Amino acid sequence: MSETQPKQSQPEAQPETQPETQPETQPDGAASEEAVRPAIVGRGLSKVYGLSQRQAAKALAADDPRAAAAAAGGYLGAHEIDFEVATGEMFVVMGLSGSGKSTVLRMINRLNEPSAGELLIDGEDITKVSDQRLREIRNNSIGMVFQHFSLFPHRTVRENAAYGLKVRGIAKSERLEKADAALERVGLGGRGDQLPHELSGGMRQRVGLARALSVDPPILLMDEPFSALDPLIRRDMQDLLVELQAQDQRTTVFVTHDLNEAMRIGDRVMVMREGRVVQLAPGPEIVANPADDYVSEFVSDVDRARVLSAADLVRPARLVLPEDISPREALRRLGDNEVNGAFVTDSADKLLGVVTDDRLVSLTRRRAKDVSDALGDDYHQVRDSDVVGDFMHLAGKQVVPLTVLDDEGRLLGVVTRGAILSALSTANDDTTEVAHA
Ligand SMILES: Nc1ncnc2c1ncn2[C@@H]1O[C@H](COP(=O)(O)OP(=O)(O)OP(=O)(O)O)[C@@H](O)[C@H]1O
Repeated sequence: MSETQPKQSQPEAQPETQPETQPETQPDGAASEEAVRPAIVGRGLSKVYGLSQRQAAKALAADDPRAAAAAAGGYLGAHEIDFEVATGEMFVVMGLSGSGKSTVLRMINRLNEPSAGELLIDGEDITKVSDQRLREIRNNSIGMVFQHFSLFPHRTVRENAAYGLKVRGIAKSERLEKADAALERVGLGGRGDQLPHELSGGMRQRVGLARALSVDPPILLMDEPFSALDPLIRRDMQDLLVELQAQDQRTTVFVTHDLNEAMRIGDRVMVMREGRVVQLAPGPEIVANPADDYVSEFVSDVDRARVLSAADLVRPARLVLPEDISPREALRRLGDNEVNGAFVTDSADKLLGVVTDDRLVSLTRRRAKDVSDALGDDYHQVRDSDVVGDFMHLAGKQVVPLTVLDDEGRLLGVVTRGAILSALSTANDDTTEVAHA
């Protein structure tokens, strides 16, 4: 984040009582907007445990499928789940224990046979493929990481990391080479000869991750992989995953019951309750607009200051002027808009600076042709991707709104102190920090 020193003359503060607009989000928050076909599509997916396919179909056709499944001695684990995962997206499935997260995840590679619905991997409905084809898809397209990595205790870290390649029939030298490369990526380079018991819990999880990465599958399924780790190690692992994902952009479905974790790593989050989807949206949108009380309950534990970014709070600047406007005309527009300062941008919306009425007045006296002689840089600026926690201290110290730029330096708008306070209001003690900063 870059910032400049605030001085006296600044564009007039936006009134902080303006109605808050909803945060604008990227279309679906997916990593790749160009993806023509989603990597994974679930349509009308349902799972009834403990019943035959025929009994399950009957229960699902009933008015109350949950009750019907229970009456027949089964259990409705997931009901009519629809979702699409874009190629390269980190898609998180979140919910309380028993909400059906793993049920959905395991239907993606048919470890759980769906009772109804379609599951397309790269356009191919895997609920309809032969066992032989299913094996091929599992081997070539889908990797899986579990909460307990179940490493082989008597095999070295390297052999454990190479295991997925071994079962795929890759020659030994190649698989050990790939395993070493994967271990390097997860920060375990040089530990290949050790045995699992010589590693800490966090390191063992890294071996599990290396095992999945060594195969380099286009799709990775992760079932609460970090849940058994203590908070600091867990955070490290999340950071590692985010870093790897930035490099690989691998289509990943990640199950967690922790919304903070979901926010930290996910492009979008699918919130589940009692086998159904209650909300599917980018994390910040869920925090800003929880779909119901159940989601609100999760959201209340979230550190909003670390989740919401300037882009989520930005509103249009009151007055933006082109650079080639005359000082006289600029003054007229300031008057019309009842402000004493304005942003000046070039034809590509790049922010050049701010002009204020007193500087413009002195320019008109000097008969200057355009406003460029009056430009000042006396404003605080933040990047659209900066999280609120990193800039809220600036908002607390001044009355003018913060200027929000994208990474090309284009002016997106402003974030007011009021917007920050309201975004954090139902959250945590950070609110008090802004108010008193
Ligand atoms: N093999 C099974 N037979 C019967 N019921 C099952 C089976 N597997 C899961 N269930 C039930 O289906 C429901 C959803 O389970 P699932 O494991 O998908 O939930 P989850 O959200 O992943 O929970 P957790 O975080 O505890 O793993 C639970 O009530 C669970 O008891």
